[in-house]
Amino acid sequence: MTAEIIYGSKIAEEIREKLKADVKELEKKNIHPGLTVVIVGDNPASKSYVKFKQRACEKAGIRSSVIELPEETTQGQLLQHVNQLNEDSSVHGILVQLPLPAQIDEKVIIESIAPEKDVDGFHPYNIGRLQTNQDAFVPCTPLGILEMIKKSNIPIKGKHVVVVGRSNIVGKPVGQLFLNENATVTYCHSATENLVHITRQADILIVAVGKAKMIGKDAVKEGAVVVDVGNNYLSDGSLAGDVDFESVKETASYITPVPKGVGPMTITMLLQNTLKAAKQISS
Ligand SMILES: Nc1nc2c(c(=O)[nH]1)N[C@@H](CN(C=O)c1ccc(C(=O)N[C@@H](CCC(=O)O)C(=O)O)cc1)CN2
Repeated sequence: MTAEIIYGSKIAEEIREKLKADVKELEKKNIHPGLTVVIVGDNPASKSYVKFKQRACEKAGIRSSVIELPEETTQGQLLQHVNQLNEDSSVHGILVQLPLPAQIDEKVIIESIAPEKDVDGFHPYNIGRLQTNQDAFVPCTPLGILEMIKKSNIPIKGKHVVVVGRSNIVGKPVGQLFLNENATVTYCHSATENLVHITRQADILIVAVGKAKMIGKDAVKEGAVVVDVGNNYLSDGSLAGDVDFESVKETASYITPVPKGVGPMTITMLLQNTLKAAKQISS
């Protein structure tokens, strides 16, 4: 079997066209969606992700601004910036790019963002609402993955979804999201025994661990759907996913590539969440 490749980049393009039209409609009602991204420090990958976000906003007609703060910024200083953005009625979405430098407690910062402007969906208020299956801002990568699966007409209900990784921004919420879609969900992580035994039971395997090519052909059931969330920069400057694409594509029925898979969907869901925030705040 050779897998069909799910290009998130293509699906993202279609959704972005629709979002662009939605922005025009909102503008007619005098609503001007606006996103502010805060980045602390000089992490090169973070800087390029922020650029992608700015560019995507610009193309969709969404106002965006970036607050760049030095590596040595204190938690108190960052909190002051977030508080100002919470108060600013022209800002509908606030995003603090992660990771943050060690002196800043990520959880404190996330909790300081007004839940109605939390377009990343990381605030405990939004996480709790996702967990109780209520309307919420859903984290962008998990939302993008669900969208890719739905747009590819892959059934979810009753299927066994195995998530490898338990981060707050991808692993945990993506499992919850698929549970809300009536999948049977198993989480695997660094302490999981017999990992391959479990991943081989997956109908849909979602890998978000940040280890290049960690999942090989032996870890995947024939005909499984494989979603690769990894963005690992190798020493030669190339980019690799968490899945060994070349070998796994011979076993899977569907597979997402890296690049052009999940990444572009993450950015697209950020635009979608920003429009949602603008509509809700302005209504
Ligand atoms: N506040 C947040 N911080 C982080 C998030 C997040 O959702 N919110 N997610 C990741 C990084 N991320 C977005 O911020 C992100 C990662 C990768 C991509 C992407 O489009 N990747 C491309 C390849 C990139 C390249 O060629 O260099 C792809 O996969 O095609 C977008 C967004 C951590 N931090």
